[in-house]
Amino acid sequence: MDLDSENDGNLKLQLKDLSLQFSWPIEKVKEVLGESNNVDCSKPISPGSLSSKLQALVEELNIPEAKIGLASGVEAFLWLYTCIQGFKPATVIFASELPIGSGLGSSAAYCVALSGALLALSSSVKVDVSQQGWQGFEDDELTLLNNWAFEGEKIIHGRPSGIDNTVSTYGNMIKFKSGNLTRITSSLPLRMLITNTKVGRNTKALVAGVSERAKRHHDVMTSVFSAVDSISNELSEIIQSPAPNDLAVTEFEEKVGELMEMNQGLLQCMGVSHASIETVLRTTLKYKLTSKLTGAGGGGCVLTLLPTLLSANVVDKVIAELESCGFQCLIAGIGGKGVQVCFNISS
Ligand SMILES: Nc1ncnc2c1ncn2[C@@H]1O[C@H](COP(=O)(O)OP(=O)(O)O)[C@@H](O)[C@H]1O
Ligand SMILES: C[C@@](O)(CCOP(=O)(O)O)CC(=O)O
Ligand SMILES: [Mg+2]
Repeated sequence: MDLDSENDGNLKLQLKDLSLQFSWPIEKVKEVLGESNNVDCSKPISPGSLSSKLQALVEELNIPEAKIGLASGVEAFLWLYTCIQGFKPATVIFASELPIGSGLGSSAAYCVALSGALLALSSSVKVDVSQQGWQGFEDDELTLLNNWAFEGEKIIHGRPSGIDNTVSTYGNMIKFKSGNLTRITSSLPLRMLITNTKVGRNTKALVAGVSERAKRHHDVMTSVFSAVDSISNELSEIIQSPAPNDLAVTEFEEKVGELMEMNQGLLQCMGVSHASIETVLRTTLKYKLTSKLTGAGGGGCVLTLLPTLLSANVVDKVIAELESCGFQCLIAGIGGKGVQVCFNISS
């Protein structure tokens, strides 16, 4: 992402991955959202009564119907930009390596990257603009950044839990319950195959569907959510237990796989699986591998645990079979860095 101030009185947003560019005269944005001028960037807030005004600014852009899912992301940008930077003309260029709308948290990465870059150019954080290379944020700055990113996610998702933006902000693994986060590290590296079914889905609609089902079947869904909670607690204990010796690695991975299998069953109960996800589950099971959907489900990506001792030959075979179904595969390690900022990237 790149910010500059050389321009003609406009606020411009360039979405490189989608080859789209939007532009608003900054005076017009100020006129419409004027009240938020007084917003203090050290106190993240939601648009509240300004929501409809934000929507109007985005509706005027006439985003093509096929890309209308982007509208809420553009609203999130306008909100974060005006609250953190005020009403200065600028050009903001956004690019990402994540597939969009596939359950890998691209919306959270978008909100975290925007909040990070916007805050880095504000007086609220102490990063050094003259320093070369990537730099991190202090703990209280990360809290602020994460809270702003959560505001962006709310505009995109409706009622997100906050887990995606929290993981994007802090990196590695997070145990997250009702907004309380515990950073955890695994005693063993975990390797996953990510299969993108390429079936489009909408996080907001899927999450709303789970809430509706919970209203219709309150007691059943309460039990389902409680079982998911127990799975998360057990997983967190297992992955933090002392590093197993070589013999126990298989046992460790079998436990993780079994928890993934049970979690997938419960997600199916919630109504967020999909025929394409079931195809991935059946295909990987032929190779005795366990998979579960990720993100909000409904299509998107599926995770498959790749045990340490699994031969490269089997990995190649399972990937070939999944790709023959039209899916796209990539191998990922679990855990990575959180948000960082760099002032000298050339785009
Ligand atoms: N590279 C990007 N460029 C523009 N908008 C993006 C990008 N990545 C994510 N977004 C925003 O996030 C939305 C997708 O979020 P969501 O439906 O939650 O799927 P996921 O988070 O699983 O990828 C997009 O519609 C868009 O608003
Ligand atoms: C399903 C959920 O846990 C994450 C949604 O992630 P994604 O947007 O599908 O990548 C919803 C949430 O926690 O808000
Ligand atoms: Mg998302």
